[in-house]
Amino acid sequence: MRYVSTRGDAPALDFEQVTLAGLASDGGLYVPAAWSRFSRDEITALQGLSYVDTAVAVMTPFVGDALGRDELRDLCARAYGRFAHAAVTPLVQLDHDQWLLELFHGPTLAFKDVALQLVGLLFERFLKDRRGHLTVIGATSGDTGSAAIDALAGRDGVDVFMLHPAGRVSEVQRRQMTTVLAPNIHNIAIEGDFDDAQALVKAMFNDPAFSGRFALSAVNSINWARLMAQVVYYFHAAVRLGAPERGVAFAVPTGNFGNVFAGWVAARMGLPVAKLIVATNVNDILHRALSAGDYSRGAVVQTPTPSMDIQVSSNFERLLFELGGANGRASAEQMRGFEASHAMRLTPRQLEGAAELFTSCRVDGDDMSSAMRWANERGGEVVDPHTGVALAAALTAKVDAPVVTLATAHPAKFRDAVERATGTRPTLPHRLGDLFQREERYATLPATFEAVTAYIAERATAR
Ligand SMILES: Cc1ncc(COP(=O)(O)O)c(C=O)c1O
Ligand SMILES: N[C@@H](CCOP(=O)(O)O)C(=O)O
Repeated sequence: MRYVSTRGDAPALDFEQVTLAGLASDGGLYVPAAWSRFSRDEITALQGLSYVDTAVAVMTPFVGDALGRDELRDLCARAYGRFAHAAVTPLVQLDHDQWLLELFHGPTLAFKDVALQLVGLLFERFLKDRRGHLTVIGATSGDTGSAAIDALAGRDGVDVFMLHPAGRVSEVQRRQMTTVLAPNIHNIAIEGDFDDAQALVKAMFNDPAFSGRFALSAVNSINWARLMAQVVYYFHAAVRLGAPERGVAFAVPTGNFGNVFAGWVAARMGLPVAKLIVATNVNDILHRALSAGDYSRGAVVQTPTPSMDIQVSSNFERLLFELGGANGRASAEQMRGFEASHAMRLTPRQLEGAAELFTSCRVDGDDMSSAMRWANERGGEVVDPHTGVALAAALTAKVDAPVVTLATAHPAKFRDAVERATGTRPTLPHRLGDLFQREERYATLPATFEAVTAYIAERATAR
């Protein structure tokens, strides 16, 4: 399998290279040069498989010959063996046609573990052959950071520099990152918002002087391997609900567009996805883009769903590329225009193409809280606010299929917001019980390229 950049000017890479590279050298994102398609029989054959076996079947076409099937299976078994639920991603029925897909049973209590536990093992495996060293730089609004840190803490040959927006993540999220004191983990609170952090990460990749000194890699969903691992749970959930005989819709709490783009990939591979419901909070750039073609950046507003307080959704570029034609030029020009002016319009072809699968919904705090209470009244289900945003969208969507809401975080990660909305204060799982007693370590820096690169350069291992 070869991977090409959405901007068309970077070399095509294989799976190992694309996993280690993260972002393309022309500023674009890597996507498969061609999509594998599963036949109905192949989808039927997934029924009854364990999560690990489903993962192997779904990911094999993307991994190609970078790993043998047994080796891939072994890595998946190790990654998903760390989950606290035997089903890895259990489905819970809320109502006749409403389901929750619980993606938060991994070590750091958010859906990011599903991909990052595997990505950590892939880094280790690919670095072993090369005897190389990686400098991972990431931006987080709270969950990617803790998942990446858990997956990479103490691993040989990898340093992690994780940027989070100071004061804009929940206390549990911050402590999950900053109490990991392994020498290869470096937490940086930047004085800005998540978009500033993400822009700094991309600027570091795009700066030849900096990226030439260090072997940079990414753990955000700009890294293809992250998305690939997230495609698996769409298949696993849909076949449990009757695919391929019946279609299934998914409601996805959306920020960086990675999770829902993984759903698009599943559909592109042949899974009968009835609809992908993109649920945003009031930071609604994606809702405006999908409903009116207006992809223009506003100021980031702080909400009870901090992980979705994002106005620049990295993976939207992948969708524009796929909808805009095979030569990549449409999306490359659009993205460069957006980077310069912070605004762009979707072409009519992109808007119509997106509408075939996507619908979108902007959910405010009141609707989120009502949806959280609704779930609570259904068998006492306590959902986190991000899940509440998606559930609110699911409850109003007009689709003729079961709707699966992706439950992206454990409610205890956002216990103040959950308590405000539902009156119930969730408790942290036992293994995190002493989180508030642990020592924290992090640096606080201005959100400038100079300050952040100087800090990293002093601590990172040069090529
Ligand atoms: C709990 C939670 N829900 C939803 C999202 C949004 O997902 P995505 O950025 O893949 O759109 C995030 C952040 O990525 C998150 O941490
Ligand atoms: N909500 C995310 C933001 C980064 O998203 P990613 O999926 O691109 O890593 C977070 O929790 O950090």
